[in-house]
Parts: sequence; structure tokens; C-alpha cells
Amino acid sequence: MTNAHKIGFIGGGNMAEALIKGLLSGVLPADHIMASEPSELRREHLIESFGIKLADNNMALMQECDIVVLSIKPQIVVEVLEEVAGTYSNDKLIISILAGVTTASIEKFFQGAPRVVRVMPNTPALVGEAASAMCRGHYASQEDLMLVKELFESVGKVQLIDERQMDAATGLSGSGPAYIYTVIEALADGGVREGLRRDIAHALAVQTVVGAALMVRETGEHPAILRDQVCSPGGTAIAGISTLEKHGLRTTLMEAVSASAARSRELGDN
Ligand SMILES: NC(=O)C1=CN([C@@H]2O[C@H](COP(=O)(O)OP(=O)(O)OC[C@H]3O[C@@H](n4cnc5c(N)ncnc54)[C@H](O)[C@@H]3O)[C@@H](O)[C@H]2O)C=CC1
Ligand SMILES: O=C(O)[C@@H]1CCC=N1
Repeated sequence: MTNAHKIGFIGGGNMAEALIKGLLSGVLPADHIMASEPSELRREHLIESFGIKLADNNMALMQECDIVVLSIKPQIVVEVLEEVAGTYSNDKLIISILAGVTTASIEKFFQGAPRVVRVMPNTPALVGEAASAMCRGHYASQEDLMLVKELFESVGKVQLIDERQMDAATGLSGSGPAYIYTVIEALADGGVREGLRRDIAHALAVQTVVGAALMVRETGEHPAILRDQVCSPGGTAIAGISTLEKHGLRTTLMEAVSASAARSRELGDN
């Protein structure tokens, strides 16, 4: 399917890079991927690392690609959409990965019935393990939605959701890798505090998080059941869990998701 398409990224930053790397190792050859990016340093990096073509500017990219991914910061979306709106035609599909920005607020920049699909991916796309949530705009077809779903399935797992839930997904999975990296760092710190060498503590922390996540995914068991299997009566794990509960880990994580979702809503208001 996607081999018939040319995909262009407006903004070649962190998230675009994760998607480009993931797409290259999956469904798309380098000559089907483009980016437009003002930073000379980033342009060189993208050419050298991935062999993709860099457009001279955003309008040139819009003209050359039939799938255009908006991967700039939400704060400059108005400026960029005003710039490229004139080069849009209805045979092009726009994918927005911008936090907070609604499909309706993108559609209003274009004439006619612009086809917009909104996706909230995350950076593990780089290793083919993205968690992406997506929804379609007013004029995108079911076929458009399925095409984008297939594209993002090539870099991880996809959930179709209602647009009203996109800020929640941004708070959970879009931003979530940052929480888990912090958890990994903190677990390793705990190991170092207990006398482990830093590199060993880091390796044990990473593999523990990978292993626990795979247990949940591959056994299909509820996390509480898997946790109970670790906690021996009167043992070590329940002593650790008791400390996590005392310091409110669950509420802290829930509030982190809500704070991030609230920020996503704020970004959409600008
Ligand atoms: N970083 C993440 O984990 C995730 C980011 N997103 C969304 O992806 C988008 C991009 O985020 P990041 O990649 O993290 O940001 P970033 O700052 O790494 O990338 C943005 C890129 O846009 C370029 N740029 C600036 N002005 C431009 C212009 N006028 N035209 C074209 N390119 C321009 C910048 O030079 C930069 O390389 C944001 O809207 C964010 O909400 C979504 C999911 C996860
Ligand atoms: O921090 C941000 O705004 C972006 C969106 C989701 C993850 N990172």
C-alpha cells in the first residue's frame, strides 16, 4: 500500500526522526520519505542517517508528497499552515501529530474538504514499539483512516479513539515514555544506593521494565495478578510495594497523566 505513496514530514525533529527510522525499517524505502526542516544541523543529520530527501521548504514538500505529516511544534502551527495552505489539493492526506491541536482547527486553513487524520504517536516508534492513538477529521474517509492506521502499525501498536479523547492519550502514551525513563533512572539510583555498580544497576532496571511490560502484554493477565505473583507473604516485594503505596505512586502517576492532558488542551487553545 504505502509504496505507492510519498510521505513528507514538515518538521524533522525528534518525533519525525523516530517515525522515519521506524518506517524505513518497516514498510518504506528512503526515496518515498521526505522532510522539510529549517535547521541546517538537523537537515544534515537526516540526510546522513537515513538517506532521505530534504525539501527546500514546506511548500515544495507539500507539492511533492501525497501524505504530509505535520511534525512541527503546536506553537508554530498557524504560521506553517498559512504558508502551505495554497499548495494543498484534495488528493493529499494530512496527518497531524501535534499535541492538543484539533483536526477542525487544521481543516479551517484549507479550501474545500481537506483530508486530515490526527495521530498521537510516541518516540518508541524508533524501535518499532510506538503506542499511537488516532482519529479522523471531518473530511477524511474511512479508507484514509485505515491507510494511516497501517502506516503507524508499521512502527508499533495503534488504538482508534474519539477525538475528544486525544488529550487523554497525549497525557498517557504520548508523554508516557518520559515518565517511564524517569522510573528507570530512579530504579537504577535505588540499586546504586544499595551498593550496585551504576552500569549493572542501569542494565537491571531496563530489563526489569522491559520484562514486566512484556509479561503484561504477552500473558494478558491483569497487572495486579502479576504483581501478586512477585509478592511472597512476608517477603521483599511487598515491603517495596508498601513504600510505593505510602508515598502515593499511583496518584502521582494519575496526576501526571492529567497534568499532561491539561497542557495538551492548553496547547490546542492557542
Ligand atoms: N517528542 C515526542 O515524544 C512527541 C511529540 N509529538 C508532537 O510532535 C511534534 C514535534 O515534536 P518534536 O519532534 O518533539 O519537536 P522538535 O522540536 O524535536 O521538532 C520540531 C522540528 O520542527 C522544525 N521547525 C521549526 N520551525 C519550522 C518550520 N517553520 N517549518 C518546518 N520545520 C520547522 C525544528 O527545527 C525542529 O527540528 C509536536 O507537535 C509534538 O506535540 C507527538 C507525540 C510525541
Ligand atoms: O511534550 C510534548 O509536548 C510532546 C507531546 C507528547 C510528548 N511530547
